[in-house]
Amino acid sequence: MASTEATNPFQDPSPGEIRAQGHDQAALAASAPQSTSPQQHASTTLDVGRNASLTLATDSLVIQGMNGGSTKDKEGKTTRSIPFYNILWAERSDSGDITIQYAHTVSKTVVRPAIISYSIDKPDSSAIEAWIQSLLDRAYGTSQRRKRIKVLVNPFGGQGGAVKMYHKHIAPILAAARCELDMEKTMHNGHGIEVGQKLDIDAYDVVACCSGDGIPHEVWNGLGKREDAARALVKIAVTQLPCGSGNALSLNFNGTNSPSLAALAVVKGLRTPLDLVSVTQGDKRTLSFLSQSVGIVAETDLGTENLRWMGSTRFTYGIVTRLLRQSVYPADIAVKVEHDNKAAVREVYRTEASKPGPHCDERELPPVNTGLPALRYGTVQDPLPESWTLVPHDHLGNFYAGNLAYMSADANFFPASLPSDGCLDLVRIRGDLKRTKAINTLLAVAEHKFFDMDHVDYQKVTAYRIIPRNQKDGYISIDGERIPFEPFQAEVHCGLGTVLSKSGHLFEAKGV
Ligand SMILES: Nc1ncnc2c1ncn2[C@@H]1O[C@H](COP(=O)(O)OP(=O)(O)OP(=O)(O)O)[C@@H](O)[C@H]1O
Repeated sequence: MASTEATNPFQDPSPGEIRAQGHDQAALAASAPQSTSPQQHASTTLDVGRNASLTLATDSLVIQGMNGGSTKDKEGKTTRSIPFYNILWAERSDSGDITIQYAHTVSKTVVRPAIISYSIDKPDSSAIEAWIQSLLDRAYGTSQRRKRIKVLVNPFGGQGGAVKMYHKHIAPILAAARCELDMEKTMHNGHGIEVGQKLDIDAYDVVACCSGDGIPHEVWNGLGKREDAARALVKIAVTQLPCGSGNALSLNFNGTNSPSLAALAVVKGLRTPLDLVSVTQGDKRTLSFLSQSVGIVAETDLGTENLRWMGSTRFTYGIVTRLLRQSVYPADIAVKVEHDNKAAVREVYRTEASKPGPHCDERELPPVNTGLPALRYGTVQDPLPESWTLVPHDHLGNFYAGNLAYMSADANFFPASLPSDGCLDLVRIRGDLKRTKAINTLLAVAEHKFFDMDHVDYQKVTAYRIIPRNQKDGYISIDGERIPFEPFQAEVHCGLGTVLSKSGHLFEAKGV
């Protein structure tokens, strides 16, 4: 085996090496404890076995003297390193051995739990315990250890492989990190609502959905139906372990579509407030976490079920055919705008993005008897709020309000969005654009040029009402679910819900 000479085995691998292993060290740095705990005074190097040592370097655990290491130093000792982000657990066994479990990178998209174990020659209990605590401090930062997770698996999510994915790729990572798991399969449509409604919120920290975006939508709506809704929505973090056809929640917060990498992100995730949106239609109030769309996106998403056999090409095919047809979806729209131009929107994004991640979730737990917040602008059935004006949009092609950045893997539609700025990002585009311009607009999303296009209207808003006109029927999508083709109103509740994220305050998407 070819080996390179390591200059100093206790120095961290270069950033390139860490990236090659597919981990987000920036996230860990952001979550590292700021204060110096007593354990941090413990020695950073632990001698284990004969001629072997474990050292806590800046970003990783450096193991020297272990067979199979990737590099050799001048004395011929092998060394390797494991990023702290990948460390899942460490403890001493009854026999005195030290055991470290970590997520081993198998490929760019797969990590699997692995174990290293050493016997200690001269066990000095307190020093070893302190070293283990120090390793776990670095591995978890301010992220909660041993999260208590209600896992919901939708056996019919995506291509129907969620149960297998859970057992093969997800559960082993969560278990190795000593999370407490309570798994349940969803048995019918709406089961996630029931789980959210009945959940013992003191017994769990997280609901993790092995599904698409449909189950998280249901769980948030279930939590929202409770008498203690406000408390439940803050107390319980809702996360996604991507097993569906649409996995936006995981893409935005775990930064991945891969079930095992997402499991690792959940293990290390930081509690993060997320804005939720009340949508009223008729006398119904629904919570939305992802998006609301009317026009081309809604129709493409919901009106192409007959093309499911195409897989993800279905969306591209559906949208291109409609762009070529120059479809318009007339509507009257009233908007409560907070930032009406792109320069202001960009400024809001950059101000937040330049801040360090928060040390912890700073919200107070609402009292037990607090339900959902009152609606500041009433419902769609109330008279239009005084300061609002309904504006006819006769040539509307796309009305798209986003609460997260990625809508799907290649579609960072709302690059300026922030998890808890109290705003929805609202995009409006005419439907009668020249065909080449329309296609270029679509391509611009994947190329990250969409936001700056002149004909893309992009604002930050806190509420709106939309009334479709001159169409017998059509599609309205709330988080990818179809609702009746009737007027609706939406308003944002700042930081009402909770997720787990890598940074504590941003999406894992390129911003503006
Ligand atoms: N056992 C079940 N039988 C039928 N439907 C179910 C079952 N469990 C969950 N569902 C429903 O499946 C729907 C889709 O779920 P999910 O988001 O997990 O998958 P998806 O593949 O991304 O979905 P889709 O592409 O159909 O939106 C949800 O509306 C949910 O209520």
